[in-house]
Amino acid sequence: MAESNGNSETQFQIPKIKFTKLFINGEFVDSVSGNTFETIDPRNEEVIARISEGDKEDVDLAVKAAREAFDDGPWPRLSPSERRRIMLKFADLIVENAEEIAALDAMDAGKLFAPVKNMDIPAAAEVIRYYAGAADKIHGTTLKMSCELQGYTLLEPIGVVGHIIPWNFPTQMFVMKVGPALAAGCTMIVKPAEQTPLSALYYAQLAKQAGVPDGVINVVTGFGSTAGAALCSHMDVDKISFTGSTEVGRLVMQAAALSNLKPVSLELGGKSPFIVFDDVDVDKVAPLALVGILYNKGEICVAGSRLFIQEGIYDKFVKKLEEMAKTWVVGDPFDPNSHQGPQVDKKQYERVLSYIEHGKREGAKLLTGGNALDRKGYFIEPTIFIDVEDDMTIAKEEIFGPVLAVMKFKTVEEVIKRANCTNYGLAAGVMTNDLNIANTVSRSIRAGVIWINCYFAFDPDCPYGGYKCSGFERDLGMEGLHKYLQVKSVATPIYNSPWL
Ligand SMILES: NC(=O)C1=CN([C@@H]2O[C@H](COP(=O)(O)OP(=O)(O)OC[C@H]3O[C@@H](n4cnc5c(N)ncnc54)[C@H](OP(=O)(O)O)[C@@H]3O)[C@@H](O)[C@H]2O)C=CC1
Ligand SMILES: CCCCCC/C=C/C(=O)O
Repeated sequence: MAESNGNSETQFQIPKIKFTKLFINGEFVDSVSGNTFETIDPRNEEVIARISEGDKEDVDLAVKAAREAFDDGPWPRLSPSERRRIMLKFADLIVENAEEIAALDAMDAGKLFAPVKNMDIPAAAEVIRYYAGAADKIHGTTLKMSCELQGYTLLEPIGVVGHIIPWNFPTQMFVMKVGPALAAGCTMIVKPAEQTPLSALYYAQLAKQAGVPDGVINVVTGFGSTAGAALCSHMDVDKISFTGSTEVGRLVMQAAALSNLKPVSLELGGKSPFIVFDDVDVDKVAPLALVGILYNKGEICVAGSRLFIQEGIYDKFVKKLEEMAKTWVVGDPFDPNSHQGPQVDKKQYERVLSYIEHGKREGAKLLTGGNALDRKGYFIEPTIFIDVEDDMTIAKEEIFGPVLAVMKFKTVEEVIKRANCTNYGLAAGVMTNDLNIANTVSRSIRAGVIWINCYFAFDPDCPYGGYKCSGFERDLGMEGLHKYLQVKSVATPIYNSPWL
């Protein structure tokens, strides 16, 4: 591993933080309690800003605004083409402000500034455009009734949606949840993670500038156990769309069940297998495997955190991983030379380091890394454990950090069994030139997303989400839109029709 100490401030002027209050009914407002909380820069552990701390009373106000905007406001009643026009304007504004938003996510979440500015934010605008394009293509079906009835379905917006989002992709999470809900004609309350409130507030005002009416998008910053919980148990919220830990996903479902039985969608954790067969070109696939775990410092639910390598290329592959990890640069996310910034906060940093200690204690062999960087901020070395056993903690639990568990396998049947031996089922990578193996493995793995000879192949049209304890329902694609719609069946008698 190499360390960057580039002076980022000379390369980019950090913007002033403009928005720190709750966004309710089209206005930035203080929380009812007047309380605030600190958002911390993981590069240096310093306070970036104090943010209004919303709790139950603020959630009540935000839900009231969203309820009125849904029941009586213009958004659900606008022509779909008008909704599309406003959403396209919103997407343009996102791109125009990419540099400032990227800086907010880099400061708040420790994400790499340049790729966020040049790729993630334009891609986020594309997600909004994708759903803008869907707004006027939402329609039900004509039914083939079995007697003299005419029947059809209508797809209606589900109503007021609560989006609870995590800190690892503040921008992508915002657009993946808000984009389809807007296209469907819903109104909403977004509860960003306490670690990363800045860009969500920025997006809310851009949406207003684009013409999204007041009350349609509300943002309540604050804590999960108060603001998030209040949203989940609110009687006037019609749907919760949640991304985060499996543990909190359970609480979300419980709260929904105990209140108004609102439907929930859950996108939760993972322990995804990245499977490499003997026939691949090691020089091509090893970089992909490394990025599969180190991208976004391992803070991604679909990280390829269990690397299964077939025995014939195991030694060569491991050697290549080691060489590459040595040139991987950890440092300031504003430094263009950095490949990896700091973990999001102290809690995650300590959590990842404690998993590394588990790995060492349980006898996995440390190939690279294994330590924090000796500097301020939450920086951790890219850490690769080899000869890992399936029952070791680092092979079973989601670490959400730059820690890879490498395992050897012999046969197709064996690796399918071992890859499926997890409570999670989010994603998997299958690397082979053998079409039959690719087909067999991709159909056998119990996960919501399979990438063959690629990894992190996200696309607005490609739904993603989990099997098993990784959750249910999907983000992105048309499935990501349909979760904000409900089906109404309409039937009426017909008389003297020439046919049914
Ligand atoms: N699937 C994914 O993409 C993610 C998975 N994770 C996994 O979860 C682990 C822990 O991360 P953590 O930040 O604690 O994740 P959480 O699941 O706690 O946080 C996700 C979101 O849920 C909110 N939340 C927390 N408690 C409640 C509640 N009782 N009711 C409603 N909302 C709530 C959080 O609010 P707040 O942050 O303000 O408390 C945040 O907005 C990670 O190490 C990783 O393994 C984490 C993030 C994303
Ligand atoms: C269109 C790009 C979407 C990227 C989303 C990545 C999120 C992963 C996660 O849930 O951790």
